Amino acid sequence: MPTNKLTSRIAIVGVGDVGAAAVFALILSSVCGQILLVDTKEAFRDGQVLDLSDATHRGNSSTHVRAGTYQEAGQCDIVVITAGAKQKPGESRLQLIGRNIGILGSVISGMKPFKQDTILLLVANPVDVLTTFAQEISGLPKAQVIGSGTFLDSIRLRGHLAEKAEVAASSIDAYVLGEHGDSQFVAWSIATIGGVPIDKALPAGTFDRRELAESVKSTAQKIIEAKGATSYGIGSVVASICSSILFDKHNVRPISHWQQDHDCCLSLPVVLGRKGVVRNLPLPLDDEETKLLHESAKDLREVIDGARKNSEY
Ligand SMILES: NC(=O)C1=CN([C@@H]2O[C@H](COP(=O)(O)OP(=O)(O)OC[C@H]3O[C@@H](n4cnc5c(N)ncnc54)[C@H](O)[C@@H]3O)[C@@H](O)[C@H]2O)C=CC1
Ligand SMILES: CC(=O)C(=O)O
Repeated sequence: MPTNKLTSRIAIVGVGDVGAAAVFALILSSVCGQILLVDTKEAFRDGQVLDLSDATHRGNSSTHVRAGTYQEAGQCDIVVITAGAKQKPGESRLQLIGRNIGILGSVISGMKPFKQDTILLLVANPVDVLTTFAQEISGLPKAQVIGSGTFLDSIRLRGHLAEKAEVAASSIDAYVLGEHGDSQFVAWSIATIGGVPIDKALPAGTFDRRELAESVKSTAQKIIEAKGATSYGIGSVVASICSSILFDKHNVRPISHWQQDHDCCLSLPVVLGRKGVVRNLPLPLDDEETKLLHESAKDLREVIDGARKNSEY
């Protein structure tokens, strides 16, 4: 395992609620040597630098936080893009595309040319659509441009199942796949608890699958209605993805990546390492899940096609 935590650099572009939570999680996990904060609101960004730097002085953190420019960000090992508008209560992630496609374009243009092996990690929503456009605009190899996708939804799902089964979430393998949004679905046919198929580990009648999937899907809206933004869950997801990349861990993660068969980016599990997507995993989905995956991709392609007509991309 490469020991690169002292030398590697991560840029966070957009240091609002999500960006700051990601930086905090990265500091506590000691993933990299330096974190560069980039934001158009310079005074706000400098305040975040001071505040988050305080967290590095606790214990023996080896992470240094500082302000950075777009050009410097493009030379980092990982660039996390959280810049963009967030949902208002009742708004879908896909409805953000008109506001966030322009921001994505200006952010990527400002960072070009990228360091050759930079990994771009999209977090701003709609994350699958923006990941698809970021692959085109950046010119980087598709394996190096990924989105956080349904990793967060899968963690939410595992949390619910852990409570039902009274088993640690880390012993549960269960994925939410497709769009990080309204057309997502749970791949129940491949879910296991401690390697035991979920049908056997949590017998029928223990819980209502449809209800649980709906509860996972509506978590973000519940949080947004209550406090205006979600941040800590996605912050920990960003730290985990960055750690998999920089330490070349080859973990299997459900993240948004290019799907040739679907002509867009969406989430299926991949092996994640220093080159980004190391490889895909063939997934034995059942017929209903395969249909849901196709429908999810269709919804995403419609938004991508609409955005192409209404923007310069
Ligand atoms: N993928 C996921 O699972 C999640 C995605 N999100 C998404 O993350 C995005 C950010 O959410 P929040 O942090 O809550 O919003 P926020 O409004 O708190 O922060 C956004 C920041 O981006 C900055 N920004 C805007 N344009 C910029 C540009 N051109 N260059 C640099 N910085 C720029 C703003 O100044 C602001 O500080 C939203 O699109 C939200 O929907 C949020 C939670 C989870
Ligand atoms: C906001 C969002 O995408 C989430 O928390 O899932």
